Amino acid sequence: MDQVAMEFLPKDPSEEEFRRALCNGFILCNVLNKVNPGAVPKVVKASMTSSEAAESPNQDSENMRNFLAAVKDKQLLAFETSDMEKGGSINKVVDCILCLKGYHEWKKAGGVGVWRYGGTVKITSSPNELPNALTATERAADESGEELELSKYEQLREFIQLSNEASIEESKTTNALTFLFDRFGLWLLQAYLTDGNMDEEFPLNAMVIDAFLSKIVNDFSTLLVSQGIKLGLFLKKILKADDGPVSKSDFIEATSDYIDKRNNLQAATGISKAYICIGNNEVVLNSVCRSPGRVEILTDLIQRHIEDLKLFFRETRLEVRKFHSYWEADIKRLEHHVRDLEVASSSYLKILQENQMLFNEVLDLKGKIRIYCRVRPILPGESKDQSTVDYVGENGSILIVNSLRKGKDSKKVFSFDKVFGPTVSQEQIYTNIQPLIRSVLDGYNVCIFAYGQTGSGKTYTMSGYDLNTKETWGVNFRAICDLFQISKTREDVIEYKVGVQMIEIYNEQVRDLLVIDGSTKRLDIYNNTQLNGLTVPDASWVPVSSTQDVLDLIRIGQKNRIVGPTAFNERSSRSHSILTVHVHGKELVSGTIFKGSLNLVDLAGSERMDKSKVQGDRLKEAQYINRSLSALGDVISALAQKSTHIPYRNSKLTQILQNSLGGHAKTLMLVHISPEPDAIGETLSTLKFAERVASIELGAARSNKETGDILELKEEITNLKLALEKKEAEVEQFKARTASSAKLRRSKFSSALIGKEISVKVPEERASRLGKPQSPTPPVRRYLSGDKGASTRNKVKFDVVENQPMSKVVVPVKAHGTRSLAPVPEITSTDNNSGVQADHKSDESKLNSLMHSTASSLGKVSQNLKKSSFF
Ligand SMILES: Nc1ncnc2c1ncn2[C@@H]1O[C@H](COP(=O)(O)OP(=O)(O)OP(=O)(O)O)[C@@H](O)[C@H]1O
Repeated sequence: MDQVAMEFLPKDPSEEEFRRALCNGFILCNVLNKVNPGAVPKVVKASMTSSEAAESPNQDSENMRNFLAAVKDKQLLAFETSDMEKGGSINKVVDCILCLKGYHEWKKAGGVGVWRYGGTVKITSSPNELPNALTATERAADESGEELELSKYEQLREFIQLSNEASIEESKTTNALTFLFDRFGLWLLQAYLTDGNMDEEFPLNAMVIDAFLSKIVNDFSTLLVSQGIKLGLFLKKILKADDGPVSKSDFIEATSDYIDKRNNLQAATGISKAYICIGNNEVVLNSVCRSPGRVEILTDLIQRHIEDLKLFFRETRLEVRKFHSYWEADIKRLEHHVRDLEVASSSYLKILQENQMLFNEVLDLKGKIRIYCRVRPILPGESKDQSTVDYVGENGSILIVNSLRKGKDSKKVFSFDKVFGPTVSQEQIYTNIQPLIRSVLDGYNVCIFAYGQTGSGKTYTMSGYDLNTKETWGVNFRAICDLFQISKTREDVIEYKVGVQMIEIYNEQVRDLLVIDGSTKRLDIYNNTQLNGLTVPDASWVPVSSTQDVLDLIRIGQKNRIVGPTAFNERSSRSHSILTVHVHGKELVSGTIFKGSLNLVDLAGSERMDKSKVQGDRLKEAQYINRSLSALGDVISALAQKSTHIPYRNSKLTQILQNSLGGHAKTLMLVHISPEPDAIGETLSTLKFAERVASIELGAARSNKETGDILELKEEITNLKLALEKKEAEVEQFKARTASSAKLRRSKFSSALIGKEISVKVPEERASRLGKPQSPTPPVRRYLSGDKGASTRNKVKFDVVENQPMSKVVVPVKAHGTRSLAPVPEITSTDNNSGVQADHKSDESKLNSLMHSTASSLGKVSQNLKKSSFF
């Protein structure tokens, strides 16, 4: 409290002194706030002494104005500012203050019932409400100008002084309490932490400290309220004692006694505060309170306070322990619960995985071709506003919008195993097909083929965009690296060999893509459906043993692939490319052998010739592409309808894919579509084709996993079959060669006879005609049929087919009659025919030895097979 505020009413104030003390409004505002907290929200500190204020009363008139406004607002008796000036009606001021006092007492007493001021019933109010109909007080005495009694002034002065002090004391107490609580908390913590390992017993956390402090605050608030009530009662007693007003000296004594007690309490609080801070009672006692009489009281108070605090601390500690044990039990319950949940969630996960596995097994058992659809993003230069793909669902559905149609027909939903939107990355695509690819290492044949219109992103998915950028690596590269790396991790258990072939079908010719000398040899396809042999055995088979090998191979393959510009794609693939990874694995302990193969097919894009505006070579390529794709469509339709005849042999593509489409392979079709509105026709036909493919059931996929012996035998069979196939082909070639050489020999033989005479046996009835020199040749030709002919010098003797009486005739041979359909007879006597005969003999012996070696190989195999219990 500053000096101005401390300046107060003298002991026996004159009217002038009274006015001067109150005229700045500061005291009045404080008193009103005490009686009715918050009535004057803003009290301006007095800036001058009361004597200065009296000289210039307007200086602090803000407080006075606020006070009068608040008093009027509360409908209490008020006065005018001019009443505070010299010559003003000070009685009104006094009246106002007495009214305030009366109202205060009434309120302190509970505020129930009626409140009287000056003997007149003024108001009836509920306990918490202000009087709402306060009329003017009875002012007879005031108006008569009768002098105020001294005792009345005294009471007023004391009331004002006490109220003011109480307000100051309260704010001091609040500050001290705040400080005390802060320090107390700290002390408690220090004591707690130093006294016997409490950090282990006591779970210190913000919540505990908060709870503890709020309890203390509550207790002290209660104490404070009771102090306030005590003061109120005390004032009431001294100001309005039933046995008449107390004397001035009694009142002052009682008040000073009370203030003493308050001060003691205050000092005790201060001391305990200091005690807590410093821990030295004596020093503080001496410094704070020098009066020896008070020291005992204060020490006593402090002791009691400390005892209380100790008790409180012990109770708190017990309570905390209790809570601690509750919490421990709770935590244990929660731990159990969490463990139960963990178990439940892991078994849920297991069930989900099992479901997924079962679902895949069902698919595998049915031999369903899986269909994944990928939507190409809109490319720079294409309109971003219109995309034919309206919605891509999580569950494998895709909604296509056809702006050329209206109403219901403009939208169509397709459903596949998975649909990847335009933002799906290369890595995500691979992750989704990885399990399928990895099954190659367990001996499965897997085929993944990319299908779609030209420019829809097939090559992007399969080959990737740029081999130097990891994010854009395609399925081919990722798959080989993956297989190769997994095979490395299993090398302690299984010995794997991974090899790669890369071919393309360009204009119905199979070409090797892994050649480095630029050769373009045509390769043959072998139909080896029973085992996982090489379908194109003559194509380069390159073993890979490092990621770098894979990278180099893919680079060579991509370089050799034939590409060209079309209206839809600057670098359109003009061929179907097939990358085949062969995996051969042998379990080191059991000797079991796996043979898996992975066919990664990037089909050439289907295109509408009218739209693609191609000509010349491009047109020819497009025709071949479309023809082979339509052959693929025919195979798919036949498979879907479970036809007995599947037209695999109609194209090289279907021949190569035969094992994957109709065998026991796991097959995945990656359908690609472009979002361009221009391509809506192709998009719809692609998706419809994919739906048809999805309906095919091929039967369960089988793993090529055998124990060593059986697999070796099977391999032998396969090799022999291959050899047999080759030999059959050789026999065919030999036959063709023989036929042409026979023709040649016949012509040689016939030319050798021209101009000579031959003796032939003919039916008698003909002999006469034949004997005629004019028409010998045509009938002779008819009867040249056997191979039992014998020849003499310049004469050839033939047996006649029909069993008739024969006669010999000698006929001359003319040039135009030398054609013969019969096998060539031996002409031993003719010198210039001996070479022909030798050729013939050597061909025959070759054929015989070929047949013999094949038969003996087959015999060996069948013996081996008989030995094996498997057959
Ligand atoms: N997912 C994708 N993200 C970014 N660009 C892509 C994507 N798919 C395709 N493209 C781009 O689209 C263009 C055509 O793609 P791509 O050559 O792979 O099509 P395609 O179906 O193989 O065509 P074609 O059948 O004519 O060979 C290329 O420029 C390619 O980079």
